[in-house]
Amino acid sequence: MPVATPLLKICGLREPAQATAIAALGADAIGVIAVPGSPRYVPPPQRPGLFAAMAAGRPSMAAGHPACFGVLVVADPSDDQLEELAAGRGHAVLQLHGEESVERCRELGGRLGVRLWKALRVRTPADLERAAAYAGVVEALLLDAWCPGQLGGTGHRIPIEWLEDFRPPLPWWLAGGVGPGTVAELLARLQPDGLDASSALEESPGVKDLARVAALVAAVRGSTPA
Ligand SMILES: O=C(O)c1ccccc1NCC(=O)[C@H](O)[C@H](O)COP(=O)(O)O
Repeated sequence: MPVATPLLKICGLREPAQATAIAALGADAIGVIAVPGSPRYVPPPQRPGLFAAMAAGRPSMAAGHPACFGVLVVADPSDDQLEELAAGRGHAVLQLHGEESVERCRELGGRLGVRLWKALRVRTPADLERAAAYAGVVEALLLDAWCPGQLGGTGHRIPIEWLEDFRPPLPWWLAGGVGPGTVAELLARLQPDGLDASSALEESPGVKDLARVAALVAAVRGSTPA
């Protein structure tokens, strides 16, 4: 059976011009970090502009691709933050990157009206056993490498052999050290529904090297960069 091409999310953007360019290059999604303390943090007033710039880069079905969509990344949001995370602010998906339980995800889904992804930071193979409980509660899982003292954007990879038999009952995205240099091996051995890349594409935190983004898009699509 032919293996489907995974979707591609480029995460940690801070500049509207980069959001436009990266959507135009063919990314399926962009991620904006709403976690204070991250060097890629974007404050609430700037987020809608980033998502609008993304939409300008690839309007619906341009070049035969569906529109690029926006993902807002949060970690353990408190109830008084929920207004700025709800639908209508330009993001289609809220990525929960903290310690959100299945119950908290269910509650947030009911209150926010946005699509939810749950990130699981994988420290040992046993962490993968937590995945199935989120089926029917969130739209997808995003697996990221565990790293002490940092929630994401670390460049650390989950050992590939831990994932070779991973078949969760919901779509899953692979994050952690994804870049043009690693993607061929990943896709030869794993079949994620999506790939997420950030620091391997950066000149500095939040600033992507567009040539590296283009090389990754081409590697994922199995072609050469335009
Ligand atoms: O990227 C961050 O700075 C970040 C900070 C706090 C929580 C999550 C964060 N990133 C989430 C992502 O989805 C990243 O793309 C993911 O961790 C992969 O990063 P990398 O290993 O650098 O490709």
